[in-house]
Amino acid sequence: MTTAARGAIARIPGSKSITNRALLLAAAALGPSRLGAPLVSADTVAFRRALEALGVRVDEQDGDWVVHGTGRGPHGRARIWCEDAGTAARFLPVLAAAGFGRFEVDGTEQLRARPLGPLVDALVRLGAEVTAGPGGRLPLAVRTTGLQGGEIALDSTSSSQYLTGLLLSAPLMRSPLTVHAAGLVSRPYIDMTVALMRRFGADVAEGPDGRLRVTGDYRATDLRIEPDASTASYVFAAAAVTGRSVTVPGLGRDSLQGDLRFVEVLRRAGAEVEIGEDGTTVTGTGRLRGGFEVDMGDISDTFMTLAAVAPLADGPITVTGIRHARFKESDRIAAVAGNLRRLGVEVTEGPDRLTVHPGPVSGGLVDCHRDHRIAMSFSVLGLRVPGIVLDDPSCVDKTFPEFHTEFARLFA
Ligand SMILES: O=C(O)C1=C[C@@H](OP(=O)(O)O)[C@@H](O)[C@H](O)C1
Ligand SMILES: C=C(OP(=O)(O)O)C(=O)O
Repeated sequence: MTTAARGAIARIPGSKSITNRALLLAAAALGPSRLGAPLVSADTVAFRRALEALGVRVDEQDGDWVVHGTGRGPHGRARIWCEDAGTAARFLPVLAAAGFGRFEVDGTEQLRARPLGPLVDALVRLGAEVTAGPGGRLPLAVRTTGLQGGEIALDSTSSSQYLTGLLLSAPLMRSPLTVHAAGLVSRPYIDMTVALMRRFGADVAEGPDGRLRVTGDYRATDLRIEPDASTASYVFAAAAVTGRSVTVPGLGRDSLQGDLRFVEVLRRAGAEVEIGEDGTTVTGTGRLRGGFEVDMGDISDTFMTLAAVAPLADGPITVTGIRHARFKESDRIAAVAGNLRRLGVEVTEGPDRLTVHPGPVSGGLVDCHRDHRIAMSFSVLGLRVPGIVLDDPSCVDKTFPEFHTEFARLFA
């Protein structure tokens, strides 16, 4: 790698977002695709099992996953269990509806509470019969003879995942799909979707008005999966607040993941950052510079990483543009603010923002809300504040089952 590895080398597992996109793309292509170094965690195992329930064979070979794609949507009847995975609940109903038969889609109470209405509306307009649970959410019953394609508008203000779901399965529809996504949040995830669709042989053209038009078909493709940039945010922030140096190999300037831009926020807070061709290193000073406002709307999975350590800074830190973070595993603005206040920190909250004020932090119990990112973010604060205890440490299994072991190895 070109970035000089200084200090510790972190072992960060594969990207959840790339693993689950690649699983679907490989399933929709005809023939075997080998996915190298996939993430193995609750979200990706649920996604894989759901594809298997839809008739796609997935084999394991030396830690890689070989997906035997069918080149079409599923046929028959199946029940898909999405567990807690937003990506499964937003991507798989479209794949199912692009097939032929009857499919049920469900998940945990946590997932049932998350919005899905814009996707359900889109599937109905594309020709599927869909019965949804209360508020247009899970559970779904889908009855279908395939999806038409054509041109549709999509409310994308609460999540970008509906758009990704529609784009990924568009090559299986009868005619080319054009989507006009209104109020799109989390744009870097759409860039990731488009890049991966192109890797698998389809094309996506963006019109001057932002409309996305999908053409072409998928072909089986081998893909090596990058380490997860959102997961890497915890070790980068930990380096910043402990004055250590941490390198994540395999996450470099060509990364498909917008969340790598979190390191730019750490740079603003005073850390030294090197993004190389094939790795990124953050070197901290042990102090955080505050007194700034930052829009983290494009990288909202990482705002809690910053907010949890923000009381250690020398001035207030305001994060804006994160209204959609209220619709994730928890209402993340409320969850971060509530936990920080319980530890004695002053926090002001708006509908789409929060400000964390500097000051002493006491130990105490953190309510994880069964949200992996709350657990991992407050673990970073715990490196500097004794007595921080998580009420539910195992919720990290959603994306990083080995988190506590790896974190202890790096920072003990
Ligand atoms: O497409 C994806 O893989 C994701 C998109 C983002 O969700 P929203 O588009 O709902 O913000 C992100 O928070 C999530 O962890 C993964
Ligand atoms: C929001 C997240 O997950 P998802 O929407 O994929 O469930 C996340 O991992 O932070």
